[in-house]
Amino acid sequence: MYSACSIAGSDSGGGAGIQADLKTMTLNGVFATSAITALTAQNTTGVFDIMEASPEFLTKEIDAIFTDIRPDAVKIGMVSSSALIRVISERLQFYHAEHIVVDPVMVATSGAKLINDEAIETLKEELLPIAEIITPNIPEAEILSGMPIKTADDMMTAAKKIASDYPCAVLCKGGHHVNDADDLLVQKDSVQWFKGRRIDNPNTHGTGCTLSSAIAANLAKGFSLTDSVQRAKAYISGALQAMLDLGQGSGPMNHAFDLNGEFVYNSDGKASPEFRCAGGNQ
Ligand SMILES: Nc1ncnc2c1ncn2[C@@H]1O[C@H](COP(=O)(O)OP(=O)(O)O)[C@@H](O)[C@H]1O
Ligand SMILES: Cc1ncc(COP(=O)(O)O)c(N)n1
Repeated sequence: MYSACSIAGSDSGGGAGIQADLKTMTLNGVFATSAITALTAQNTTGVFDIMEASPEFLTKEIDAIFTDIRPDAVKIGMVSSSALIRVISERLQFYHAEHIVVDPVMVATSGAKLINDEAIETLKEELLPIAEIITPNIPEAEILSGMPIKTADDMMTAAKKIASDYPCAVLCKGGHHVNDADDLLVQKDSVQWFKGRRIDNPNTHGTGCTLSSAIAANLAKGFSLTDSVQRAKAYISGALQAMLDLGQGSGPMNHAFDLNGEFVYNSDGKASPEFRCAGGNQ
């Protein structure tokens, strides 16, 4: 069976971070492992505290995973300090990790800062050069490109700038646009919009984590980057459409929705109806 690893923070509220990643990877048909960079005391209304893993401990987590169940793809989410970013970069290069998806998590939906200012520079220096794709939302793309983004044309200019500054593809997510939720993928030789109707659901906690984990899961299964983004976009749209209403703030998505078992696979990589997820919309 294919496997993907999430290197990210834990969200005690279950909507974002490691918890979203493990659900997404599982429902996209790969085995999920995780190296936790920080514990957050968090729910749908906010982040109340953060306890970082030590660089030594994170090293041991990554070593434990790579020396036993080698991931076919890696997703990196919240990493709050430069020291932890350096550990991740060094270990992933040591193991020649493939298909690295970087979600440059900076600020939570609830407004809490999840990365130190100086670590943003380290992320640019250490993680973007080893990523196959990075998935900034609009505020993150503004920081990485150094320009404001107000229109679809701005999105295009900023994503192209990031893609020319770093050797990775860039998926600029349009969730923060007021109109449609269209995402833009810029690769070295191509530019492609992934159109998404804006779903009227205020519960968007964990959308970025979910999208990047679904991309990693599909890369792990051998899909091309473009197909992986396409499948991940379908997954996130399904999970948002299947509306959950939990908690008092911006709640989590519903991963237990049914897309006819399309993304649940057995160990041969074949669709496996007996493992179909039949959560529906409740
Ligand atoms: N209301 C919505 N309707 C449809 N898709 C959405 C909605 N909000 C976010 N998305 C999608 O969810 C994914 C994550 O986007 P975004 O919310 O911008 O990221 P982040 O969680 O990092 O802020 C993108 O594919 C985006 O288009
Ligand atoms: C541990 C962790 N990782 C990532 C996010 C970002 O997710 P969102 O932007 O949906 O709040 C989060 N809130 N918590």
